[in-house]
Amino acid sequence: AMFKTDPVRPDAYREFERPLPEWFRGAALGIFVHWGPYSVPAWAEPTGELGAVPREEWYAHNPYAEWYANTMRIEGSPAQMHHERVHGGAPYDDFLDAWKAEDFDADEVLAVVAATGAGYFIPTTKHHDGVTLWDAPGTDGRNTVARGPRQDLIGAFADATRAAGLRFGVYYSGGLDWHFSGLPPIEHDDDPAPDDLAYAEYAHDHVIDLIDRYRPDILWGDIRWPVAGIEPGPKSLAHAFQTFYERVPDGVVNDRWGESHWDFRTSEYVHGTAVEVGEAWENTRGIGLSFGHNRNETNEHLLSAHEAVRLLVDVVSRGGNLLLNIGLEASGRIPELQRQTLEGIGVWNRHYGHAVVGARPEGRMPASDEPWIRWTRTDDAVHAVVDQTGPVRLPDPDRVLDESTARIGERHVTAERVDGGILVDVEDAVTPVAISFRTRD
Ligand SMILES: C[C@@H]1N[C@H](CNC(=O)c2cc3ccccc3o2)[C@@H](O)[C@H](O)[C@@H]1O
Repeated sequence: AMFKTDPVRPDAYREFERPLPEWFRGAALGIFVHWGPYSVPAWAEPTGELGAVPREEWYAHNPYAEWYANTMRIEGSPAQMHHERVHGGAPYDDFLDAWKAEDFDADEVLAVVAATGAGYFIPTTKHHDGVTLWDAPGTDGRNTVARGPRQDLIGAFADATRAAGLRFGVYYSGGLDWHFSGLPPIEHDDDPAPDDLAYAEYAHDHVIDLIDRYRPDILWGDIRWPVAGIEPGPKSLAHAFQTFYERVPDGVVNDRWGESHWDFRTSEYVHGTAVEVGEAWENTRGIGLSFGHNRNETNEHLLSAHEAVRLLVDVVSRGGNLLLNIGLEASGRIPELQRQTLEGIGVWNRHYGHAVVGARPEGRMPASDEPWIRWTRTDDAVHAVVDQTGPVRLPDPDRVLDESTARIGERHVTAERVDGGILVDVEDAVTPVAISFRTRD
């Protein structure tokens, strides 16, 4: 199947196993950017979240606007009708030339990203349409240096990310490349994907080039890796991983490189129980229903800052990171509705980031979500994040807390033990609220 099955770790890849670097485990939040020729039409049906849409509807009514090149080719799809009506059925590559990135300033994007409190930033370098955002080998000018933006967008992002003090990752679509493969549009989960050696070596050379030029801290592969590239060989995936870890010893790779190797697992929108165990996992989603900018999305489709913060706290309380995506406009601007959510996350992290950055699970999951509460632990403190104000009764934590040390942010608050719990009076706070206690080991 095209989508990831549970990857196994063949012996040939065992040499790459290593402890998860603390910089990734403790990061809590990463920011993704999907940006490409698909950002020009920026059009999809806001059908619903991955996991909530029946699979038989998904492809012809794909809410992922970055899938436009596929959706527009499906006979009778609303995207095809839209493409005919608005773009006169023009070739998809016209969007590459129409993509000007006229307002793009990598430092401005990274200022918004850094203000969220994120620890890492990952732009798409090649999505499924095969267009590369740097002058990648073998692309014969079908890239953003030769056409459209006429700029090495990955280089600009890499420099701005380092200048902002964040770790830098690269997203690379290994499993799909609709231009290279020339296959008919995908309409079912198990439709074919490029698997031959020619494509595997082409993709290998891209990953090597990204490593050599941008020294990314994260290799974020997508879908899977072409089967022919998993086998040993001079341009095998193992060679690419070897090169990566040589150049970036504390680098990490995700789990979408086929049956090979991973440092951390991933889930997408839907929380994957098999994936979200321990502390080496990441949940990714758009701020809305799409990764690429979709002009049809309105407030109702987007996570508010409050909802995004609850998602972040929930994921961190269970040991993972949240990789939240921005769909940049073709101009290079952050869509206003998405910017509001990002700014709200930053406000919250300035108040309570100490409860999520560098935090671990506290070792319990609440029985229910009424009232909503999530526990995290940092070196010498335990944090109870609640989403209410007024008198709050925390269920009695297994860990011995010194309730006399209760704090909300910098402010000391009174907390008293009542039958089987701790009563805290939460006043006028930014909700959700992190109530922090010193631990008394
Ligand atoms: C970040 C998004 N990834 C999509 C491909 N998704 C997957 O390969 C996938 C989906 C998924 C769900 C649960 C666990 C693993 C999973 O892997 C890809 O199709 C989207 O356009 C977007 O780039």
